[in-house]
Amino acid sequence: MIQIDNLFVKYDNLNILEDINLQMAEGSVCAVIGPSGCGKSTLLNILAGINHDYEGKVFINGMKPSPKKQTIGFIPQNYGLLPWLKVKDNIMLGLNIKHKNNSQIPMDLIDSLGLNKLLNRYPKELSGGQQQRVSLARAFALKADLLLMDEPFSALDAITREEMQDVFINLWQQQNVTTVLVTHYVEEALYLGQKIVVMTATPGKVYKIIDNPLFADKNFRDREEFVQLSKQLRIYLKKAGRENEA
Ligand SMILES: Nc1ncnc2c1ncn2[C@@H]1O[C@H](COP(=O)(O)OP(=O)(O)OP(=O)(O)O)[C@@H](O)[C@H]1O
Repeated sequence: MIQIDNLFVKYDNLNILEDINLQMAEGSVCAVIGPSGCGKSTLLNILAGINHDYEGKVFINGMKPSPKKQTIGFIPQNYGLLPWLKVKDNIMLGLNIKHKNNSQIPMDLIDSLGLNKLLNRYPKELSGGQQQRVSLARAFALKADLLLMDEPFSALDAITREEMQDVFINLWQQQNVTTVLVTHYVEEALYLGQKIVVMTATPGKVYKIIDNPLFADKNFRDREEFVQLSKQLRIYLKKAGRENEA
């Protein structure tokens, strides 16, 4: 469970995040959507235990975020693969750190992601979708307490992005890892967010929280609620973007 109470973050004496209050149940997925610069990545960095410079309470399963005490998977926008490591070593990176080089290569996961034939390649020899699969393999191999994803699919073309969203949902359904996903796409939030958090422009505050009935439904675009919820979310985003205008 993630519990955030009265979180404030400042950079150079300016409020970046203001009074964020959020609860996330264990094994849920929360999509965070909001204007550029509203502090979404800052929020992920706090949850990752990288940024400790904040006021308020942030707890992951009752403990302050710390990569030493919790297993936290992070998938950044550019996939975060190390260019000098082969695919298999990139996949093993987090596991080797967690288990001190004492881990088996997760062949089931590699099979399910179709990576078997790519294990000896370097990242630059892969397409964007393949790199994203490696990045997902690395994160899910960890069986993390918390998975953080910062616009993970935004660099992919529309069709590959949709494929990768399905891949993510399949993996999540197997592991139920608690996930916070930052996205700019309304459709992605409606497919991948069990809860959708809409943030205001800087300083970022929580504008609305939506419990999303379309979550993880592969036919979500065909459902009656889809058009209505897309419209509603776009209206919220426009209003939230204007919230802190002078
Ligand atoms: N280390 C830092 N020092 C000073 N200001 C910072 C620092 N990191 C981020 N900021 C500022 O904090 C604000 C929030 O940045 P952040 O990257 O969290 O926003 P974001 O919502 O993720 O943006 P985007 O959607 O464009 O990725 C921005 O105005 C940014 O310029």
